[in-house]
Amino acid sequence: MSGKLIDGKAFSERVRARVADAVSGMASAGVVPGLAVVLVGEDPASQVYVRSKGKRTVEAGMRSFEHRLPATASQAELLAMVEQLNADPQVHGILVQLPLPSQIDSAAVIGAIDPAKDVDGFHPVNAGLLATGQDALVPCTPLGCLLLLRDHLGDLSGADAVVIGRSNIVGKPMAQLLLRDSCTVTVAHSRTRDLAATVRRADIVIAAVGRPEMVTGDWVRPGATVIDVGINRVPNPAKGGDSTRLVGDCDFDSCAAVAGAITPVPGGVGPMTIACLLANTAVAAARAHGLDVPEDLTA
Ligand SMILES: Nc1nc2c(c(=O)[nH]1)N[C@@H](CN(C=O)c1ccc(C(=O)N[C@@H](CCC(=O)O)C(=O)O)cc1)CN2
Repeated sequence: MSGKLIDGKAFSERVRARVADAVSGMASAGVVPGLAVVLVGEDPASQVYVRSKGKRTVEAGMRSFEHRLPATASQAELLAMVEQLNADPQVHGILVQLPLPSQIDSAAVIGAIDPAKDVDGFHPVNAGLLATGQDALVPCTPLGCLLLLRDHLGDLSGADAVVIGRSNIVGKPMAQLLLRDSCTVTVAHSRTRDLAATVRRADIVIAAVGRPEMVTGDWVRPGATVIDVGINRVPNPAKGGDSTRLVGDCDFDSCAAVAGAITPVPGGVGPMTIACLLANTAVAAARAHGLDVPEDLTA
């Protein structure tokens, strides 16, 4: 590869160390941040992520509360659990692991979380605060991408950024964050005409479209910075049987040959998502108790 590898795993360790510092600083005020994670059902990937969140929360010196509901749980049961967590003073952050089973309306559940405890940053109040340039809890994956970009490029102002994907969880908040850092932002998606030509104009490419290896090297402007948000499990014929491997939304080898820098999958954006979740929990706890919000943990 000719492009530089952006090591999200190493950077996420530094972010988690900063969170742990901030958390130990809060102890003198008698504050221990607490994160509650709710898992509905038994999706294997979600179980792995929830376990990892609990482990990292405790490592950072915070309290971890894990709640599980069966895959058959009703929306009313989940809403009752959210209400209970909203009222719990030991809980500063609430995260309901997505995706939820089909009988549950995700938007209704997200909308029931107290915005001050919404460490996913998905509540419409936080989305609105972000869009209007006010202090918000910012979705963890786009926040992680922004921190990686700033660390790699420094000042982003004036850069042409293309975000591929318009989800509420990644694409839209990512575009808002890049705008806030004075980038010129294009949000592209599956219906964008000549997507390759649009991407080729970009200094910064954020691929968050959920299609394995869709972005190829001929789409990338030489020297561009490529952030691959995709986490797709695909068959691995090289190993045979039922074996699988993880790939991003970018075809790594061809993109890396052209890009100035690129995140790998795994080991790029994924680990930053959990590090930023811990950062948001520390920020939510500081705000709840009127403590100084650690500046290096916010966007
Ligand atoms: N409520 C939420 N649900 C989901 C979110 C979210 O931010 N909030 N994001 C994803 C899943 N996710 C966290 O929940 C997540 C995904 C991936 C990783 C990660 O570290 N991935 C590793 C690879 C792991 C593997 O081997 O499978 C990597 O990329 O290096 C962390 C968190 C959907 N749900």
